[in-house]
Amino acid sequence: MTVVVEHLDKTIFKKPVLADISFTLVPGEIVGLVGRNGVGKTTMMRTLVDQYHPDAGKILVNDADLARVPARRSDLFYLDAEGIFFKRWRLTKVGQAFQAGYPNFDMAAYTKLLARFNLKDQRYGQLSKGYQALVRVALAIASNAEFILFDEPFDGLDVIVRQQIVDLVIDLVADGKRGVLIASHDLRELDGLADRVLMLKHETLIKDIRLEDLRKLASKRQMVFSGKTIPDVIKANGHVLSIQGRVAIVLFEDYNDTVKSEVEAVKPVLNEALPLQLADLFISELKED
Ligand SMILES: Nc1ncnc2c1ncn2[C@@H]1O[C@H](COP(=O)(O)OP(=O)(O)OP(=O)(O)O)[C@@H](O)[C@H]1O
Repeated sequence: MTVVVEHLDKTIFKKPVLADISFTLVPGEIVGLVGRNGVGKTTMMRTLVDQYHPDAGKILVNDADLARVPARRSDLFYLDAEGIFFKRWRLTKVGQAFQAGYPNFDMAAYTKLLARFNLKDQRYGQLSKGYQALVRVALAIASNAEFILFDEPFDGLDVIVRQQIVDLVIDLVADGKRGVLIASHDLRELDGLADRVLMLKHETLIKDIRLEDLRKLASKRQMVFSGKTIPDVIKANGHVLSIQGRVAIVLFEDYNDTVKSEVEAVKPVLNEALPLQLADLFISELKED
């Protein structure tokens, strides 16, 4: 029960989009695929389901090479929001179409989810953007595919609908049988949701990190110094996220005992820990070069 991506390359119209990408997805984990707009997140998802053929590398779904065993594609669920073929269809017909494509599709679960969102048998294209997103999530869950790929599932949704989707995604992996990959350009959306983050930059995967490990090491601190400038030891060990008046917000990726004592040695007037957000942890990678 794994998706193993090995040395994947994808070039589109002579432009390398993905180069030498390797990672593994396992059930029970919510993995965020992050990176700036246009970095290749959607291309990654399309390539994972063989909608785009890789130029090099392999995708092994439960040990089977997707290029050689196309039947394994139904172990992955990906619904490209740009290529929705069922805009004019009523929701029951949409469910029936997916039942034909996914051998374990659970029509009763789909109907129950639609009822939970107060959706009747409307035409998909006549629903608001948020309700369309809920229908796509209902299809993903009902598909019973082992791995669900969501591309920007929270785009343009209000906080209530967003929370409904978050709860459903957490439920989806709770029994440890299914894995989720969520592409997002906005790290705030993955806060409190992702267990692991894959970060794409310049065609490559620059990070593959378990957030629990990262949070154990990192510290975001509010600091004031007696002098007019920020001491060099702070800049050497941390990233200054912002300065307002005399208050600097500094992120230390590894606030270990050595760093702590070096920081204390410059005698900050104020040195307080602040809550750490996911976006803080990736700030240096997200900044323009
Ligand atoms: N079908 C296509 N035709 C032409 N260019 C494409 C195609 N698919 C992807 N690309 C190019 O590949 C690059 C990556 O695009 P992609 O949509 O995968 O990025 P993304 O990270 O999902 O972006 P966003 O966060 O804006 O959705 C872009 O330069 C895009 O123009």
